[in-house]
Amino acid sequence: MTSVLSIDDVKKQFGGIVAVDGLDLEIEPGELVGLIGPNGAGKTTTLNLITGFLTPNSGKISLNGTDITGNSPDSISRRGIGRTFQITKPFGRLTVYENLLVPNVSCGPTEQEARIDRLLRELHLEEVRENRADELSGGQKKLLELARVLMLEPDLVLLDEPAAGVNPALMDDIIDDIQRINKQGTAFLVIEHDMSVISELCERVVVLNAGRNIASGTFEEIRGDQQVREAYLGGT
Ligand SMILES: Nc1ncnc2c1ncn2[C@@H]1O[C@H](COP(=O)(O)OP(=O)(O)OP(=O)(O)O)[C@@H](O)[C@H]1O
Repeated sequence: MTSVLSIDDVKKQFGGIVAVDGLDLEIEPGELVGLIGPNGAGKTTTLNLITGFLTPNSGKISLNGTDITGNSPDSISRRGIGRTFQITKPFGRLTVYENLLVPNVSCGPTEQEARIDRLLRELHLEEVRENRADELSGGQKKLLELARVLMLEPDLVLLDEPAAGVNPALMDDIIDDIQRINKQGTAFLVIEHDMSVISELCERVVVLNAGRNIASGTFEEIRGDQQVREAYLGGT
């Protein structure tokens, strides 16, 4: 099976700082993978490399077997990688519905409306369809951002700290929503500092330290790994 994402020996330096140092990472179609590691491990840089906001110094990044290294963010998004941000950035003065008209979908208007209706229903945003986005709670803004990304029907969604700024009660619903969408076939790579969210949400967890992949497995497996305990999870 061709991996949805394949990162092969990727390196990224900022002057003398090596942020990503020979990273290897594979994500299979439909997987739900967590990406964890201490501050400065290279997680955000990895997301920026995957989405084309940064270009690696060396190595290769492939999407569904096609080399996308150095492609523009716009082309990578059109090819099937969506991304949400730690700090959500909806168009605050537009309604929830209008925000979902913004993504440049390749389908016609009937299918566009059908996707909007389905996503508003699946992500519990129907009631706030006509509300301005800046009136939403932190968790609802995260759901709107996820809906906006899903409008393009990506093969892989990168989530940057989905739990940050979200009421823990709503987080359980968001975990259910992500898992349900994942079961429909969309792969996810999730950066998250909250280990309870990672352990509940992800079937596989990859640990970065100093720009390298030091472990991969279920949360229970990586929690028992001596190298991981020393680098990151010693206190949990
Ligand atoms: N634009 C940049 N210019 C210079 N150094 C950078 C830049 N972006 C990241 N770095 C450095 O690269 C390293 C990795 O940073 P990165 O933000 O990817 O880590 P992270 O794992 O996402 O950390 P955190 O969990 O704190 O968000 C750090 O040493 C950081 O200071």
